[in-house]
Amino acid sequence: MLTFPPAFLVGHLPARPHDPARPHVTVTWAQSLDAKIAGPGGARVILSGPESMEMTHWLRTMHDAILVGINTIIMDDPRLKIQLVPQDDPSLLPPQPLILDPQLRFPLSARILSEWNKYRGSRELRDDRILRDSRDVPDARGPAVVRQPWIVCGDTVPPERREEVERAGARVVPTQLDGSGRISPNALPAILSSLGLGSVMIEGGSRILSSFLHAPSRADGSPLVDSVIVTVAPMFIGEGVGVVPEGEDRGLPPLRTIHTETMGKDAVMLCALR
Ligand SMILES: NC(=O)C1=CN([C@@H]2O[C@H](COP(=O)(O)OP(=O)(O)OC[C@H]3O[C@@H](n4cnc5c(N)ncnc54)[C@H](OP(=O)(O)O)[C@@H]3O)[C@@H](O)[C@H]2O)C=CC1
Ligand SMILES: Nc1nc(O)c(N)c(N[C@@H]2O[C@H](COP(=O)(O)O)[C@@H](O)[C@H]2O)n1
Repeated sequence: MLTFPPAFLVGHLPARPHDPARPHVTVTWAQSLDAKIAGPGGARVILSGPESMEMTHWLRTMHDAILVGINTIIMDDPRLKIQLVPQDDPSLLPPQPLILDPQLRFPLSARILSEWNKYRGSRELRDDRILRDSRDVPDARGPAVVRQPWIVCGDTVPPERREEVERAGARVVPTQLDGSGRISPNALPAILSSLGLGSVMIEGGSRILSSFLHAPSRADGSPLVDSVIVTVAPMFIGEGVGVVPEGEDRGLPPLRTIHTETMGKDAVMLCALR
């Protein structure tokens, strides 16, 4: 177990607090040697060993928000928590989960929502008894042990469906969709700024990685994606889900390697867009 954030992350990612006026965008994933991120039919595969998985949890604490596409919620049912970093350090906060879900297909049975509701319920109990976890102090995003899932959807989603999801405990953030019915990657910085979030770690899946990696530069000419962090596991998956969907591997941006770290069996590469 690492007892400090990996030095290469501390040295190469901007120190917090990040500036919500220009949110830092990190794109990250774990892949096999044959560039797959999941198995046949999208089945989840444990690619990262214990050391690089712990690094991923450190990375989560180093960002204000963590973002996944709706298919990842449906297929993986992730928790997106930080249970692998020391739990007694009040400065290590979990990121705000953000889900890109144009049609608001979010399943109300999602683990990320039931964990939030369970935590919210227990917190109300603890408030009554004036007993708190050392990290259970609200910041602008809410209490800091488990955070409410925030779902970014199209502003065309019927109000009844939005209300249903909010009644179930999530926060719904309606926004304008692009011509393909998606949330435009280039709209994300403004969405983050409006939510007071200064940085985001984008974890996948394949369609989300592809659209952010292919995205045009920001209005100021700088790349939309500031950092790319890839865990490469020494295994082959064969049939499965690629880092980007089939046919979308043209026009990916050139990358500049900043650092490669060996973590247990895995190689972790930190890159920037040239
Ligand atoms: N190894 C790893 O590091 C990781 C692996 N995964 C794997 O990835 C797989 C899921 O990937 P995938 O099926 O591609 O789904 P995604 O998780 O990438 O979700 C894609 C969906 O997100 C919505 N969306 C909103 N905005 C955009 C946008 N700008 N670009 C693209 N999509 C957008 C769309 O929903 P709609 O269709 O409703 O419009 C789209 O279909 C799973 O098998 C999971 O295991 C996931 C994360 C990390
Ligand atoms: N870093 C990393 N290594 C792997 O081997 C993985 N399969 C993933 N997947 C991502 O992590 C999410 C699961 O997170 P929780 O453990 O539930 O917190 C999964 O949905 C993918 O986004 N990542």
